[in-house]
Amino acid sequence: MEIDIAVRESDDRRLKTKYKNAIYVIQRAFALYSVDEVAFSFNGGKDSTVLLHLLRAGYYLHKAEKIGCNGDLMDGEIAYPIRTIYFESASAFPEINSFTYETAKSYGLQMEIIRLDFKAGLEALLKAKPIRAIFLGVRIGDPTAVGQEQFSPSSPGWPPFMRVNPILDWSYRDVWSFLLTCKVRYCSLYDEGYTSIGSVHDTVPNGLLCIRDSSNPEGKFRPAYLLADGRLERAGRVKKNSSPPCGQLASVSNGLKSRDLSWHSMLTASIIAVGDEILFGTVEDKLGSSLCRRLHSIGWTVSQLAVTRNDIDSVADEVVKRKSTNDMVFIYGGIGPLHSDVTLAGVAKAFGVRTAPDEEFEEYLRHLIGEKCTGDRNEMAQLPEGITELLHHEQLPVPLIKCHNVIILSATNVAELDLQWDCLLDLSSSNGLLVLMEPLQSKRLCTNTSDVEAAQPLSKLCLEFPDLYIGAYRASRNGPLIITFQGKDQGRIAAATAALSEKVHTGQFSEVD
Ligand SMILES: Cc1cc2nc3c(=O)[nH]c(=O)nc-3n(C[C@H](O)[C@H](O)[C@H](O)COP(=O)(O)O)c2cc1C
Ligand SMILES: Nc1ncnc2c1ncn2[C@@H]1O[C@H](COP(=O)(O)OP(=O)(O)OP(=O)(O)O)[C@@H](O)[C@H]1O
Ligand SMILES: [Mg+2]
Repeated sequence: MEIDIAVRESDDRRLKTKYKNAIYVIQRAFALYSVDEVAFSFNGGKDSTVLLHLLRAGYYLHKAEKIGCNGDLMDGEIAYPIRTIYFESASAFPEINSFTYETAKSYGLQMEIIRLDFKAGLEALLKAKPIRAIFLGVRIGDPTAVGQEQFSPSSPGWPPFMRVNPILDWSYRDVWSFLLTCKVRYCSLYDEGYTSIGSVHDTVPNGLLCIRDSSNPEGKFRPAYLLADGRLERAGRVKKNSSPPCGQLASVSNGLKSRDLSWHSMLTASIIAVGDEILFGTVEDKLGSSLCRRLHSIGWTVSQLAVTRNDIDSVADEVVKRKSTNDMVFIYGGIGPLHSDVTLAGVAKAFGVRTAPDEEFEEYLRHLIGEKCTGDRNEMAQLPEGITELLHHEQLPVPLIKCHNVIILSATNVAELDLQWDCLLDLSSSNGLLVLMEPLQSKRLCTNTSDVEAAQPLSKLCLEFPDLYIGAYRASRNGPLIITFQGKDQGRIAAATAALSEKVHTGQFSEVD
């Protein structure tokens, strides 16, 4: 079966685990209900496309097991009989509608088109058919997932049936890993920057995927699978006239600050070092400055470099402060099995979730440290539940951990950080984890001009070049003044340095490497 083979042959262990668990839920449903009693609610969206293929694989494996042929059946030997329901609406995107119909045709789905609202449609359906369970592509994070489990009876007031949610615990990136690994077709709108699709009245492409440059003055969109932060999947769910998709994002419902997130704007990161010893002054933090340089080299701005104690509440407070005002937060220190290693618990607390054993991570650790675990479960494998993504790279013995927009680095020195950073960049080229911006250009001038003489011209220069960062510092109180210029455009930096030497006639300026 092509889906099962594609996942089995992939080296994405997280995907394999998610797939295995989803297939388990599907097989449980097939054990509980007969084929006539189940239906699949399909609407051409990415989540329901994932579910379609999982159901095909699940049904195939269920059948093959029953027949006892160890999965050696040809795909065509098993007809897929699951009833498929589509609530067709006049306000659906035509691309979604045609994709739904074409998919039904390609896979021989028995489609039932319902042109009523969900509740009335389900009432009519259940009256006419013996349906007891309906498969849905609902995922945690969807507004409708609140309070749901993999098997959840329909809500009070709704006709009685079991909602079966095999991909409830899948993340945005799991969905794309599956669709891309299995090389299955998905609706073309996802290649045009749509990341979650409602109706034509409330859905626009996701502004975070907008590219606007001289060759695309109107703005063009990158594909949905390149969205780095799955939390922002629904950022395109806005009223069409209230928010231009490419440029200012008027509001992002999940609490990110309102601000310009266009392609040209800066992406900001915050860095948190966890370590009592740094605060005692006995250990020097070298990772922070190294990470700042690396972020600058990919055009990101670092808004803060904080040091916090090895204490769950201190870590949680710092993460809470930083996660909503930065595109990405990097945290290191306090990772491991020791009493002071509380960083993951702090991150979990910041997101209001508990930590729970992560089977996949545990397996990596077992490869690395054998069975030397503490307690009956390896405490290092306790990760924030439901929000953890493991970032695998062949050069890393253990994957890095990402919780929404917080990346947890396990590096303890600069060499380890270099390796982890290179792996992050490598992963970013395929999955858009970190958006690589044009590197920031910088120039430093050294001058013997006094502070008093330089102060006013520099203030004026800042007003004339608001697109540049212009700063100044001294290495010693009586030594030369160093003036720093930083920005995206080398030409603007050259213009600013020329303007400065015109304003300060008395001083000599020389460039510092
Ligand atoms: C097959 C199916 C079953 C549903 N069952 C329920 C339910 O039991 N309770 C409920 O409140 N909504 C139910 N809904 C409605 C959804 O929760 C949700 O309102 C709908 O998917 C609209 O989402 P949207 O507003 O993002 O388009 C169901 C929808 C479908 C398609
Ligand atoms: N019009 C519909 N007809 C049939 N099923 C639907 C319809 N709308 C929603 N559903 C069901 O609800 C699930 C969740 O819908 P949701 O819009 O969150 O996901 P999606 O459409 O699959 O993907 P996306 O998040 O990209 O829009 C779908 O996967 C599908 O099972
Ligand atoms: Mg949808």
